[in-house]
Amino acid sequence: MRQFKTESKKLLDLMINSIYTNKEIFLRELISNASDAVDKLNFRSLYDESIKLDEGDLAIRVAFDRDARTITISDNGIGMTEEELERNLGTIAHSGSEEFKEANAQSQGDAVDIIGQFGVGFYSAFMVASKVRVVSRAYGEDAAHVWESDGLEGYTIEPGERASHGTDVILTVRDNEPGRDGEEGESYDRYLSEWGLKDLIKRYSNYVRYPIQMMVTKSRQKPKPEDAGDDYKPEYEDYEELETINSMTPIWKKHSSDVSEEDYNEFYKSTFHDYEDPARTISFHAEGALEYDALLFVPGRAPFDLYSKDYEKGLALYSSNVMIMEKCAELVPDYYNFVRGVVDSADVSLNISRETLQHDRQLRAIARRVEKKITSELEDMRDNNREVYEKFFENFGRGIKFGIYNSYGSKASELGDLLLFWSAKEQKMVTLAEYAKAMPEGQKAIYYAVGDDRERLAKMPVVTGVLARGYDVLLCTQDVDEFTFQAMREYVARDMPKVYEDDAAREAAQKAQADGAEPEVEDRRLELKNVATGDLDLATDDEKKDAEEATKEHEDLFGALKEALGDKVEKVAVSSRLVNEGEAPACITTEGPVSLEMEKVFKQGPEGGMPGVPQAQRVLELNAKHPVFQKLVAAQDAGDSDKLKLYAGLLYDQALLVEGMLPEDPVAFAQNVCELM
Ligand SMILES: Nc1ncnc2c1ncn2[C@@H]1O[C@H](COP(=O)(O)OP(=O)(O)OP(=O)(O)O)[C@@H](O)[C@H]1O
Repeated sequence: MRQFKTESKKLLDLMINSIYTNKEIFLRELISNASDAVDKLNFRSLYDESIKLDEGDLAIRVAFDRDARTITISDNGIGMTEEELERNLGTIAHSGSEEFKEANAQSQGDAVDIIGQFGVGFYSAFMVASKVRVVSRAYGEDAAHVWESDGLEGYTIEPGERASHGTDVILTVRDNEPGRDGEEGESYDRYLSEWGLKDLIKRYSNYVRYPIQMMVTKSRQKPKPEDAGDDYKPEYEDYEELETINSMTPIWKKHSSDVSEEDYNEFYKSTFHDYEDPARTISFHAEGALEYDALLFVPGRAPFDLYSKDYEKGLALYSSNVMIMEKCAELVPDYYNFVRGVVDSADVSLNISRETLQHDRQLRAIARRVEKKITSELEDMRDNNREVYEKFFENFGRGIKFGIYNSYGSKASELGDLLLFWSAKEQKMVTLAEYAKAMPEGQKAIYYAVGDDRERLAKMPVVTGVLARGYDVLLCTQDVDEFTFQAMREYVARDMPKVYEDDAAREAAQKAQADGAEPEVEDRRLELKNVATGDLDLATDDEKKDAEEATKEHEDLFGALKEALGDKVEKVAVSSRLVNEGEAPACITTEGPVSLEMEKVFKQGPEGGMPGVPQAQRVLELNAKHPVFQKLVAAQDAGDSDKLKLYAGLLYDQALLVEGMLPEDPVAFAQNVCELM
């Protein structure tokens, strides 16, 4: 007996002891494998002329034997060689076993999660079967092989017989389990019935493109005997007939009004191995110069490997009913990599290869339309189904931000309005347009703050200072946020109330409005500003004057503080952000393109420790109205340079702490605090 690989064994344990309520999905998984196998053969026949297939013969059969307690799923697809049986059914073939181990550890054996994440396919058979036998003959081979296992320790592979290419999967269905402790038992008998199997096929596999056939028992009236008397009662007899159970028309070819939401959801879940319904289903059909059908889904949750390098984006590409490619990456841009679905177009050449894909004009045109459609559907979701959209954004927003960043901002006008950020004022997620609409008159920029914790950000002096002036601040906690804003540089807010330069124009407009004219609107360019960098230009004329005077008056003091802090700061200056006695005594801001948060991201990056990593140019800003400032002035006046040095270090370190960074020398900081006490 051959042993299962460790990870496979774990998965099998999960399957066998599964309390997964959806055990019935085993059939859809096996049928989907059968359909894939037929697809593969069909596709191979396109370029291998020696393969002669009659499309009409391609089918999947389901049969059962109540007495022997077996269900058989057969296909006449590509089949498997001995090696393939070993490789495909002895290990978790499709998903890296490392990832499985990780997910298994994290979910601590939660079957639902594992099954959902991995779409465990073939192994799901063991949820209902005590033994699984696979008889397979690969196309072009003379010999067949039999793989068999009870799903516990291992499996055997032996020579076997099969009339032609294809695979039979034969399940020995478990005995019914009685309920225990008031819990309901498990009835497996229902899978050993015509109606039970038909129901499962219709529910889960209705749109499989190949006929799923089953022998069904039907009843018909016997012919009336010629000598029947007047009191003849019609007699009936049972007979058997091979029936195609599924509808077969690909679901994407149907009009959305003819398909129920449930059917779409089932199709999505079975095809893309998700256990949650999609957040959005997008079905569209193009006619004219370029014809195609597309059925796209926005998943309800992010797949576990979305941000790993192994994640493969792409839509399934069909042409004339043949699947050409399972994941055609060229059909979706990276920032919509989460979209799953199918594009079917007879206009795409069947012989398209990976190399020619990118240059295929038809395909590029379809991709452009697909992208536009996704964008407009997301916009619709944002406007009409906000709750769902916010969940969507939580799942996939990061990718969209990367889209803007990676395009150096050239995608900003298309994607910018899909972004959501946390508004400190509104205490909820807002779009940039909503931010702009809520701005008080006179606000010229969109303000944001970056850090890793929303609550901490909300308390930062640089944030509270802007909020105190009545301006909202977007609190951003993703590493990509600031890079995205920098790539965007500005946001163009549409339909903003027009600002009139001169009084005469304003008065004329007011008069026109009083006479019933619509208020005039205009597009406004709003700079995106980090509240902790550069000059925010928020100070009033009086405040500016005060700051200038304080700067002049205490020139020596600032010089001495700068000297005390050395290279840590670029300069020490009077703050135009902190202008009230009640505000913080000091804060650290930056000048130039690199902010403190960006510096952090760079440091954590691959070149983090190397020389030349971009550094933030720090400025220690002092609140000239704060009592602490008077202490500094006093120390300076008294010529107490030791004290001044101590104060400078402390102010700098505590400002760092407030901004979520550790003082460069925590021990010195602690000592300084003690000395002060
Ligand atoms: N009926 C079949 N005919 C030919 N090959 C099969 C058949 N069933 C399974 N296989 C092979 O076994 C492999 C493993 O099947 P399994 O259902 O576990 O995973 P999968 O189909 O690759 O992944 P998923 O089910 O998540 O899409 C398949 O990839 C396929 O190569």
